[in-house]
Amino acid sequence: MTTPKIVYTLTDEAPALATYSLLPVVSSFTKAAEVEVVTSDISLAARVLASFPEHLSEEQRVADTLAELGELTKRPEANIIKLPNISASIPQLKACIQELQSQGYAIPNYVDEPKTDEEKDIQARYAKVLGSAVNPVLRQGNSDRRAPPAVKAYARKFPHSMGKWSKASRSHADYMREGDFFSSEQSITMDAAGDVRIEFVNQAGAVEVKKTLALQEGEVFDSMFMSAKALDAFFERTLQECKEDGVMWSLHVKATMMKVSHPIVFGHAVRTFFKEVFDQYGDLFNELGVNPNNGMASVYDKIKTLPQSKQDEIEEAIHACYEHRPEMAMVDSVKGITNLHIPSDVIVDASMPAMIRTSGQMWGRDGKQKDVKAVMPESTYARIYQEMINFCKTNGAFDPTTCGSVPNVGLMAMKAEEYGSHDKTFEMKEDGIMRVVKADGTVLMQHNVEKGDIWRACQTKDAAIKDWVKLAVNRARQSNTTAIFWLDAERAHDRELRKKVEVYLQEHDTNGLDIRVMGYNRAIRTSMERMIRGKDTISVTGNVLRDYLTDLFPIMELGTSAKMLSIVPMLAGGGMYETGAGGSAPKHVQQVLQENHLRWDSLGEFLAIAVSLDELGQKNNNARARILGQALDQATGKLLENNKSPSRKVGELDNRGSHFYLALYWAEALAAQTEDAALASKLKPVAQALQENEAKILEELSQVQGQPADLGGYYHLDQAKANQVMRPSVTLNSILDSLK
Ligand SMILES: NC(=O)C1=CN([C@@H]2O[C@H](COP(=O)(O)OP(=O)(O)OC[C@H]3O[C@@H](n4cnc5c(N)ncnc54)[C@H](OP(=O)(O)O)[C@@H]3O)[C@@H](O)[C@H]2O)C=CC1
Ligand SMILES: O=C(O)CCC(=O)C(=O)O
Ligand SMILES: [Mg+2]
Repeated sequence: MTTPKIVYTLTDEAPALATYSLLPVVSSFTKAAEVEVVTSDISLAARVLASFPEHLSEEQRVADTLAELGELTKRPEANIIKLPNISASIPQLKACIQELQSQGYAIPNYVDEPKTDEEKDIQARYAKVLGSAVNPVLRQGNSDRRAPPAVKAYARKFPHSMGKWSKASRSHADYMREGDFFSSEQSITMDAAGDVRIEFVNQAGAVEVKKTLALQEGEVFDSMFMSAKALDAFFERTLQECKEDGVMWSLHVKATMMKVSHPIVFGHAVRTFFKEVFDQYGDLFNELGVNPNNGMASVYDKIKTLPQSKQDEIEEAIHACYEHRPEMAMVDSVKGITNLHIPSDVIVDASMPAMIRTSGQMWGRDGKQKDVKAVMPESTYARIYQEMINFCKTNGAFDPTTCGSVPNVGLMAMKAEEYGSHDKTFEMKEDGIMRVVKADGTVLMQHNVEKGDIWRACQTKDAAIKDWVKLAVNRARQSNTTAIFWLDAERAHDRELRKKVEVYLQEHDTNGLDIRVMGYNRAIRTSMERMIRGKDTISVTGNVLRDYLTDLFPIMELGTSAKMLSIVPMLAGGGMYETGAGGSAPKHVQQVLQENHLRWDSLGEFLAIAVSLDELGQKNNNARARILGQALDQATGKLLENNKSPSRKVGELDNRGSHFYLALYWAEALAAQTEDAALASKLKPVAQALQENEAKILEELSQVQGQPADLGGYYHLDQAKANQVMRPSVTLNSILDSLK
């Protein structure tokens, strides 16, 4: 048998930077307890490099670590700590490729419109790296995300700021009333395993098989489409209304995770907002290869090859659009980056809670906060945000010092629901019928579609649903908390799930538990009403709501979803411990580059490592691993109590300083425990050295702040430079080295 290991992932942006500082601490402590921690680089850059071995020299080649990790998830010994990673949009992927090329990696350019077989091969390889490409591979289980009691206590003691809500606020969510996925959704449950074909029948009756799938018994299969005409009309209506009412316009989609359908939706918004520009220059843009799905950045990028006078003319036409359109929310008002610049800048799960936390406002062109229409075409989920907005208008902002918690149990395993639909999503090239047909020719579902419509199918496996119900019952029991299944009787898919939930709940002892099933609006209202009375309510939801709610509620309760404990108990018996429930915080990297201050809070990592150690200890009868995990939890508690989390401002304690305190408190807790005397005596001198050198270490850490930092790259950092930046205290480094 191989030695049990913890796999620690290396990712991108702020969490990757934080790892340069945190991992040496973790490795020193785990080494002292003979627990092995290995790393696995699944960063965007590493995944790009792994896709083109034949373009690289022997030394430059990297293994396909994501595929290896994916294999590991299918084994019971899997113990993976997964940090957030970039889910790249095409503009980000292109930037990463360019950076790697500039560093001497001869990888091919991204091909927008592949023609030759070679180009098609290149595009297919990049398509595997694009968007949310890591999480679906690794998440071989359902999701359990919650705020541990120590974190909740911290939020009560040191509440984050919450923008006040005015009853007169004009902010609201707006969504399609017809023609969207919600209105057309159809769903079936397979009574026996069998093949189905997804077919397109054109108006002449010719049948094209788009895809064949082998479905399992009990699998839920959905199909739905969004009408392109209805989408354009919807965008136009929202723009007109904003113009008339003087409310700012903003768009919130998830182009990263819904990597096929949402960039298309985003493209429609770009084309509608800048209608005159696309009407006038459409042919030229086609020639240049402008793709509105990549945002206005694509226009600015592609017109660079034109003579200056033509560029000026186009830019003037763009400006003319701004004149007659409503004000648009800005991503960066100083640099003039709008909501429609790049599809990955505004991601709905993070952007909507940020808006609600900020009095329901976003930033305008003048850098001032303003009321806003939050446009979210898919009505299925947009309505929950409208409920919360209404709730805040009536009851005021949530109060972190008194409010209860809404943890989540999410149906995520086996690429459940919409987040697994990318290979079954099609943009229609002509009018006709999309249908799902059984091998024997029976038509299971069908839709009349028009050119440009977006049609998609989703799969949800019975095994995943069964495990999700079990997890919900277990969580309700363990935490003695009311649980609500968010299943909407109006939705075809949810009606299928409701039937299964009723059956599977019978398989568990639910005696004494409060488990309810509700539609989304009632579920969120009930949860919020309980929340303001200090009561906790587990939300048991599908995959998209899992994603949305695990940013939405934590951001109200804790100020950020980075403080969540995020566990994926895998179907095969292993465990993945995600760190936080949010992303990779690109803004934080900008701050490091400008003033060498990293405000990334690694609390999610601390929580994940403790659970991972505990799990490793339990499974392998390794008492030391458990002691390490328990001591780490104590250290984290003390860190919160003493408020040693990173501050947002340069010159104050940052991520590196916070890691110093973690090391100090962890060493103290290990030195003080009595279960393992040898471990205690090993850590005693370390605790002492860290205590004695506190001032010196803090000084060494703060000295470097205030100047720009050089990391040698953005996507692919220079190891030596990043180490230099993230480990500036020689005193701390040498104390940690003494443990090895
Ligand atoms: N699990 C995963 O792999 C996930 C990956 N992503 C990916 O991350 C990238 C960025 O996504 P985005 O939607 O901007 O969301 P982020 O969560 O990265 O950023 C939103 C904001 O959250 C705050 N934040 C997040 N994490 C922390 C932390 N540890 N400490 C302090 N503050 C934190 C920051 O707010 P402030 O500036 O106010 O301090 C940040 O600007 C995308 O590529 C996205 O696809 C997104 C979600 C999950
Ligand atoms: O995979 C991604 O792109 C983001 C994942 C995410 O937002 C989440 O699971 O909360
Ligand atoms: Mg999310």
